[in-house]
Amino acid sequence: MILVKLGGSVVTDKDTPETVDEAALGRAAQALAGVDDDLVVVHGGGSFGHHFASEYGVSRTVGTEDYSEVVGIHDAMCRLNGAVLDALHAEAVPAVPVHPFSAGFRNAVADLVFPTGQVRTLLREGFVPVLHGDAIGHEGKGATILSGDELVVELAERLDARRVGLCSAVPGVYDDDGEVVEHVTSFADVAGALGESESTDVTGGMAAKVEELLALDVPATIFDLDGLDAFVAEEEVGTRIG
Ligand SMILES: Nc1ncnc2c1ncn2[C@@H]1O[C@H](COP(=O)(O)OP(=O)(O)OP(=O)(O)O)[C@@H](O)[C@H]1O
Ligand SMILES: C=C(C)CCOP(=O)(O)O
Repeated sequence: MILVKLGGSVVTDKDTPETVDEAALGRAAQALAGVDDDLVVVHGGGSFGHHFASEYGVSRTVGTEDYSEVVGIHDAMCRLNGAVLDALHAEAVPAVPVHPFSAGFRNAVADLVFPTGQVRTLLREGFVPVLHGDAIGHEGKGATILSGDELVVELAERLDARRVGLCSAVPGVYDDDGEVVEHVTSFADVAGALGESESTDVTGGMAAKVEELLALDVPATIFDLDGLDAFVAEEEVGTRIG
């Protein structure tokens, strides 16, 4: 199984609320139509989820008990999910939605509990499940944000992904001189250069991404939209993490 995350910074205009970058999303869908294996797609929040989460002051650790805020974040993510599904359908990819808010939760020690039988079954039945960052019920905190990157780590491990790719707005992880690093094996290697996202992002940008991916057993690759075809063709591209 191949797991690909489409960064919110790729498929949306992250600086204009609720704006899909149709051209970029179309290109991504076209590239994904070339995957010759089981495929799971996860997408990030971009100018949909992050816009609302930031307005309400909700993050992965700060929750909200206000139902209208939870629904506001979740609905925005469902709207973006609909756009991603439409783009994949236009390329004849049998994409179906899986909304994490209705599938999992965080327990009292903030661990993610996310049953994967639903995704596994959809894969076996020949579908391409499309998940996304979301609001998620959190014991003792109302609801917090689940990032697409956390989902990638969880699904890659539990579903035994063969390859994991993160398509982001940058061609890979930059070092202090702005050069793309080929291979990151420890957080310390690049900690100095790692920062948050330049746009509204409540889940920590590149630093959080690298930290989470390093915990994965299977190596993950970070690349940009220009690199997605190469990743699908199983060529070396961007930065390998782990
Ligand atoms: N050393 C670095 N190398 C590469 N990008 C970096 C670095 N430090 C900070 N960044 C920022 O991290 C951003 C990527 O993280 P971001 O969370 O925005 O990506 P995404 O996953 O595509 O979006 P989303 O979280 O909406 O899904 C880059 O656009 C860049 O601005
Ligand atoms: C902000 C929300 C709702 C999702 C965040 O997911 P990410 O963009 O993958 O970090």
